Order: sequence, then C-alpha cells, then structure tokens
Amino acid sequence: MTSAAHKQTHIEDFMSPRRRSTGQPSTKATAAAAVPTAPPAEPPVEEVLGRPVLKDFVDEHTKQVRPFKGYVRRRFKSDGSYLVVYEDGDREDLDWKGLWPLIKRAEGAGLSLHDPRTGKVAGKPAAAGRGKNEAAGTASGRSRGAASPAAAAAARAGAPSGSGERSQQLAAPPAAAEQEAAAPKQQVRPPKQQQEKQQSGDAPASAATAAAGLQKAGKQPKQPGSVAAAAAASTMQPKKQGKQQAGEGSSGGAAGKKRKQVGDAGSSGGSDGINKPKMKRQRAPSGPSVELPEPQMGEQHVYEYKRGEEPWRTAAGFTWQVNDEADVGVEATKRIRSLQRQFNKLLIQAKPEEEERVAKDRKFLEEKGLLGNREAAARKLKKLSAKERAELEARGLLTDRGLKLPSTRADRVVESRFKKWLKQQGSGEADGDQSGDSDGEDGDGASPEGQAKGDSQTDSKKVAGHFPGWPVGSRAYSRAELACLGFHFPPVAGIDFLQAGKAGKGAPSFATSVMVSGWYQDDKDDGTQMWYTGEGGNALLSERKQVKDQQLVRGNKALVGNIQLGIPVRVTRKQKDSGGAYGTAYIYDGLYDVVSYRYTKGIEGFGVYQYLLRRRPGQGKLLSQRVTWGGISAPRKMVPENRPGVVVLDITKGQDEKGIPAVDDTWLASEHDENQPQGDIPNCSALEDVVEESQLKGQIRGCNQKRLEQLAAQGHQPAVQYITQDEFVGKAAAAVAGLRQAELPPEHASTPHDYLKKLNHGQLPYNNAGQLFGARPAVYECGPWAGCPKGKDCPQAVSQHGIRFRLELFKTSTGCGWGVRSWDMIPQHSFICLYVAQIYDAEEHERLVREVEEQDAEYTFDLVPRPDVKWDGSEIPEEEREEERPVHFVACGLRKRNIGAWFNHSCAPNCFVQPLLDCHHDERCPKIAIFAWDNIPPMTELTIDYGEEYAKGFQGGCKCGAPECTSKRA
Ligand SMILES: C[S@@+](CC[C@H](N)C(=O)[O-])C[C@H]1O[C@@H](n2cnc3c(N)ncnc32)[C@H](O)[C@@H]1O
Repeated sequence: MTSAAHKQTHIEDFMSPRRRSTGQPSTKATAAAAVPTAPPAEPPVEEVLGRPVLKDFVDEHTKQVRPFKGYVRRRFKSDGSYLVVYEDGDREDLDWKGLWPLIKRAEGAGLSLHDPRTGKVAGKPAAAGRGKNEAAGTASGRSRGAASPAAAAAARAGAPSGSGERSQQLAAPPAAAEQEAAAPKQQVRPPKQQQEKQQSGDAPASAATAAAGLQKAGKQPKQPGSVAAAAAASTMQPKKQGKQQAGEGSSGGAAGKKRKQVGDAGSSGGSDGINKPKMKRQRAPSGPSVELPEPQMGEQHVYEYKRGEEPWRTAAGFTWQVNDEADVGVEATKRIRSLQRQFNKLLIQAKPEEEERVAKDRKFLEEKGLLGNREAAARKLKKLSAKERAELEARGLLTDRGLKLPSTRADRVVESRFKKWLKQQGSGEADGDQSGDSDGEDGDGASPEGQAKGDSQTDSKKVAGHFPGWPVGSRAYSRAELACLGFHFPPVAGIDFLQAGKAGKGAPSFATSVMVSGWYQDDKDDGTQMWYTGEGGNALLSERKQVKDQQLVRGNKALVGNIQLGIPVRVTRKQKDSGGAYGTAYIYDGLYDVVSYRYTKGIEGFGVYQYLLRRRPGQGKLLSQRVTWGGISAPRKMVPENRPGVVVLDITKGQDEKGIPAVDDTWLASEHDENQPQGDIPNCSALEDVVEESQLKGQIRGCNQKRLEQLAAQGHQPAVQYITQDEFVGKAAAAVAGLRQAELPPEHASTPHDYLKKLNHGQLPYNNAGQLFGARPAVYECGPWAGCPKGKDCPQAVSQHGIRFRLELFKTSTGCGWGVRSWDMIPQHSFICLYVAQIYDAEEHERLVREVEEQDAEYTFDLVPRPDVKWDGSEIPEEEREEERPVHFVACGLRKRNIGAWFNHSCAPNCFVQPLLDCHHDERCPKIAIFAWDNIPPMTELTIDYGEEYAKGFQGGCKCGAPECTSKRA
C-alpha cells in the first residue's frame, strides 16, 4: 500500500475547531461565554420539562451558523437524559450538563415558555384546574408553579409531607410522575422509636440447615475477618413495628465468623446518591452459610465484601464458576459472532414470512367477519361450524380465552429455529427452557408459556459473571437474541437465575443476569448505581404499573443469593435504537455487585423488593448512557458546531446526498500542536468514472421480461432471472432496505447460495492482488438497461439508493490512519456504500502508478474474478482456467475516491465486499459494494477483510486489534 498517505497538503482547508473559535467566533461561543461552566444541581424533572432551549447548528455547506429553538419534551428514565425537539423537527438527547447551558441561553434570549407544538407552558402542570399563578413563571427561569416543584423538592429532601407520600405523587404533574423514576417513598421519616429496632440473635434454623449443607461438602469456612461485611437495617416507615428478624444480628451465624464492618452501613445505603434512608447500623449475619434475613416493610440490609474475598470463592460445596474477568479470546469471540450471525440470518428470513402469515390470517378473519366490531365478531364466532373452529385453532387464532388476533412473533419463530439449528450443529447450547422465566406473579400473567419449568439443562448452561465473548458494551437487538446466545434466557422476565442447589449442595439460588427495561416504575437508575426493583406484581404487558405486593421468591430470592455469596450480576440496559429489528438495543453494562436490599412501598403503594446494584470499577465507560453521537438523530445536514474534532464538515463537498464529516478526536486528547488533525483527505467524490459502455460486454439481466426480449432481438444476451444469484444476500439486503422482493416466475429463481458454508471450507476468493473480493457470486441488480419500469424503486436495486447511514471519516486511535464509522446502528446485511474510485484500464493504471511513483497502490482494487469461479458463481472448468485471470480494469482511488475507499482492514471484519452489477453486466468490471456482515452498533469502526496476505504487507503489521489478528499469530 502506498506510503503517500497522510500528506498535509490539504490541511489549510480544514476547519479545525481552534481555527473556528479564533477566526470566526460563533454565536454559540459567545453565548457559552456568558454562562458559568458548571451547571447547578439538576432540578426536579417537572422544572425542566417544557423549557425552551437555544442551540447553534452550522450548515456544513455554507458554513453559516444558525441558532435553533427547541423545547425539552421528555426525560428518559433509563439514563436520565432529556429529549429536546427543535423547531425543524430535529431531536437530540442531552444530559443535564449538556442541557443546562442551552436552557440558560434561551432564558437570556427571553424565549417564550409556551411550547407551540404541545401547547404546554414550561413548569405548568398539565393537570386541569390549576391556578393561573402556577403557570408559566418567567423567562428568567425562576421556579415555576408552586405545587409540583415544592412537592418534588420535598420528595428529594425526604421531608415529611402533610399530604403524605401518595398526595406528593399526585401533586407532581402527570408527565413527571410518568417519566421520573420516582424514588421509593422511604424518604418520609418514621417516628423515632421505630428507628431503634434492635436486631440480635443467632442464625435461624433454616440458616443452620443451609450452613450444614454447605459445610458438609467439605470446605472450611473462611478465617475470621476474611469476609468484610456490613449489614444494616433501616427503619423507614415500617408497617409492622420491631418484629425480630430471624437470624438478624447473628455474630457470625452457624459459620461462627467474625465480620468486619466496612465503612458506615448508613452511608453505604445513604451515599448512593439515590436514596437517603435513615438507617441504624447493625451487626447482622452474612456469608454463604447463613440465610439472610428477610427485610420487613421499610427495612434495608447492606452487605459488602472486599474484592477477592467474596464468600462464593471459599464457600463449602459451592462449585459454580464465576467469571470475574471478561473472556474476549478468539474462541469465545468467534463463537458469539457466528451465533449472532446465524440468529440474524434466521430473523431476516422469518420477519417477512411472519408478516405474510399475519396478513393471511387477518384476511381469513376478515372473510369470516371476525375482524372489526368486537361484539359482532363474538356473535359470529358463536355461529361458526366445528370445522371452521378447528381451522381457527389450527391457525392459532382460537384459544381457551377466545379469539386471538394474529401478531408477528418473528423472534419466537427464530428461537425455535435457532434451537433446531444448534441441535444440527451437535451443540446443546442455548437450548434452555427459560428457567427463571418467571413473571408468574405478574398481575397480568405475562408470558404464561414462560413459567418456570425448573429445567436443569438450562441451568447447566447458565454463566455467572461475565459472559464469554461478550465484552462490556456489547449489544444485542432483541431479547430473543440474548436468549439464543444463552446470555439471558427468559424472554420477558428481567431476572435470570440459577436455582437453589444447582451450584452446590445447600447453595442458594442466585441471579446471573438482570435486564433494566425501564418497565418498573420504582427503579431508580443512576448508571453506576441503581435501585433495581424485583420482579412480579407488575402489569408488565399492559399499564406497566405495580398492581400487587411482590414476594420474596424466584428471581427476587435469587438476588438475595447474590448478596449472600457475593456473586456479581450482569446488568443489561434496554435503549431505543431505530436501527434494531424491534427499535431497541440491549447494551451490556458490566458486572454489578448486589450490596443491599430492602422491602419498601412503591409508587403505587404496593410492597416491592429492591436491590442496590453497584457497578464494579474498571469496566470502562457506561455505553448505555446516551452520550455518544450514535444516540442522536440529528438530520445529516446539520452537524452541531460544537462537535469536538470536526476537521471537515463534508468531505464529499455536497456530492453525496448525505454529507460525510471527517472527525479527529484523538487530536483533542493531546496538548501538542503537532498532533493537530492531519491526514490526506482528497476531494471525495460520489461520482463514478465507469468505462465506456462500448467497451463492455456481457449479459443484461433484469426484471422487465419484455425489454429483455427486445434486447435479445437486437443481438444482446439478456437473461430474465432472479437477479441476485445469491438469494440470501439479495433478499437480506432488500429486507433491511425495507424493500419487497420482486415477483418473478419461480422457474427463474436460482437456488440459495450458502456463502458461510463456502467460507468455512476455505474457498476464499482472492483476486490477483491478494485482496479478498467477492466472497460469493456477484449480485446482479436490475439496472437502467433492463428498462425496469420501477427504476431505482425496483427491489433488486438495493445499492442504487445511495448511502442510508450517516457515515463519518474518523481518525483511528490504533495507528491505521483514517477509518469509517456510522452514527447509526447498521443492521446485518445492509448495503452500506460502494467503493467508488476511478476506473482505469489496467495498463493505463500501471503508467499512472509509475508516474506518481507509487509503489503500492493504497487505494487500488483489481477488478478481476478468481480464476476458478465466474462472478455469477458458476465454476470455470479446470482445463479453461488460467493461472491468473487477466486484469482488465482497476478501481484506483489515488486521485478520487469516496468513503468506501477508507474502510480499513480487520482480521475480524464486520463488513464484506461484494461484486455487484447493475448498469452493465460486464463481469470484468463489477461495482464494489460494501455490506454489513453483522449488526454493527453506532460509532463502531467499519472494516473489511483485505485478505491475509495483503494485511501482512502493512508497515508495522496489522493493527486491527482483533483477537484473531494475523499479526498476533506466530
Ligand atoms: C484503503 S486505505 C484505508 C484508509 C487509510 N487508513 C487512510 O487513512 O487513508 C488502506 C491503508 O490503510 C492502512 N490500514 C488499513 N487497515 C490497516 C490495519 N488493520 N493495520 C494497519 N494498517 C492498516 C494501511 O496503510 C493500508 O495500506
């Protein structure tokens, strides 16, 4: 590859943030200077919602800065960020720190507090009947309205309220009540005598039994002092007073351990920044051999262990492995990747099938008069013949409860297909029956098929601690995917757990993984620390409210086991992600210790168990907090002016519909000037220089049979056929592009080509330059020659819609120069972009390379098929094969190239290169299209495989960093 990269010839064109701030101060910069940098403490949510904001955006073409007005519309419970909707419909999520300066600026500009779209006035509760005085407040941002802020402030401060906790809740505006993860109500202090509940006594009989069970298995209890534990019981508005807790206050319980109290138990519970209960520090039992006391209403127990001294490590009879360290080795990573790809492949196939099934079922119901008016449908149902009823049952449309309207459950279909596939692979992985799939206590009986079955096979697959091949920050896009991977089996329940006795004789049940879905209104999540509400008693599938008291059973009991054994639990948060198959992403945030639990009254007045989860340090940034660029949804033409490290706002100079910025945030981290953003960013063109059509030969394929017949009459070689030879890639690409497959006569459909199988057999198609190119037969798209009446809307024109994702060029921190990433999640098998470069005749290209003294052609792609297979996938007979097939054309990005030419190499790529033919079908000159091989999270580098031999030629070796990187091999 050429060493001529990173010339600095264009550096004066770059709009570095430094230059911008000195040469051309923006309104934003001016406004920002007027406000102090540190924001005040975050006010109650109802004081923030509805507030106007003002923010500058810069037009990347005209470079003009323009302020935009917006309003704070929502607060997300999951990460505490706020949704701001701007006047042009653009939206973004901001945390309080990011939001506050914008609110201040709007105040300074005297913006109206009246949001024209919602009709609301900032700070004014939406509830009817409120007085005028409580309304808008002023533009200076004073506290608005009396009732809600006061109530909220009281709630925050834990002050007693005359109107009681329920009325406090009601006093808050509905929006706030709904959106703010209201802290449980223990803030209301109990009478003093209730705080002095003494807890003492020996371990209860049950604890002794558990102790005996574990000790019989032969392990010695820990040495005194080896377990650092503290327990505390808080007395926060108890219902029942002073009931002696069985086992509480034991000075060591059956194991006779001496426990050291770590820190101040009161502060342990109170310094969590979430809740400040008044707690009385108490000595209490802990450890593997003592059953922990059950908190009564208003009580909280705190237990902490020193790292490395958690009871599970030495507990007698405890046999389960707990992964303290993440395993991101080659095998684990490969295993996960292949399972994910298989899952997605099945999902992509199942989704349209399911949609079709639902459409047919709906039609069937309609014909029978069973859709529409409920009462009429019920009358019709009664009149159905036995045969008709049987037909309904067979379609799954009639159950004991009556008529069941059809809905797509592609994820469920995939789960069962995936299990079959695994069995075929001879692996029993992820074949669980969803033990821990409770919700049995749920008010609405969510997921009846998900009731615990106590299947030991599932338990045997459950992994405690980190999940191999799934580093912190990993994302899945459905619960079904996580279940298929074996990461979290239950499809609905938030707590996955191992049943009592499975991890050793006498061992309690414990949780392996919890989901934070935002469904439990009593959760209080501060990211690194959270009060996680136990399961049950919640109408999960309807209003998502607590409808009855929770029980200390199943998942809830299991989380107590985590405390008892000191086993951390995996925490995964759900987040919106429009790219995901279901509009959501599930992000693994790492291991959390369960350090405390309590029984308390929730927002709805029902008893809930809550667990204080604390993130283990050293696990990197919390990715589920929407602070990255990947989480925002600003229209591409507007790049926020204060985006750090923007070097060029649009490298395509307006040629691509979606501009592509170049960003160097590595430079920002450095103090030194010589590390200014640098790199050779030549004019980037989306235009393609295609060889003259007269030079081309070959078949013409397309959807339009008539046109192709005409062409045949003119002596061309047209072929009506299923345009993508590789059905899977073609269909999948069409599916993710939201397109439907063309209706073609079945006799023209070719057989699916299993490219993965091919890859596994090592038939990797290198071109003459050693580049991996075209891992499967070429994709033939319907092109202009075929005269398709649908033009670009033809489902077979997947690559002709331009770039759908918001790509950016970014300076890698790995030493690979510039690379490419996307702000959006890219679904598996999506078309990303073409590799566009100038097309040269091979000889001409050689002359060019000599001329510019480029020994290596860094941005060159030889457009030559492999010697044994034609682009259409058919084999070339042995006797006709040449040693090397002649190179006719070369795509060279030396002078002109598009974003596709910046994709770096990885030994574990997430994208693949696919030869593609559309406007002509001369197989000597296919287009180079780049597709996603995986579901690719936002802001992840997009990489392709250049081929092993090629990567060996990199100066200093391959720097892709993948566990299977060739540079790491001996
Ligand atoms: C097509 S360019 C990719 C864009 C390039 N990074 C840039 O900044 O212009 C290919 C060149 O990038 C560098 N490169 C790409 N992948 C690499 C890797 N995994 N390790 C080291 N260098 C790499 C090599 O210099 C290679 O010749």
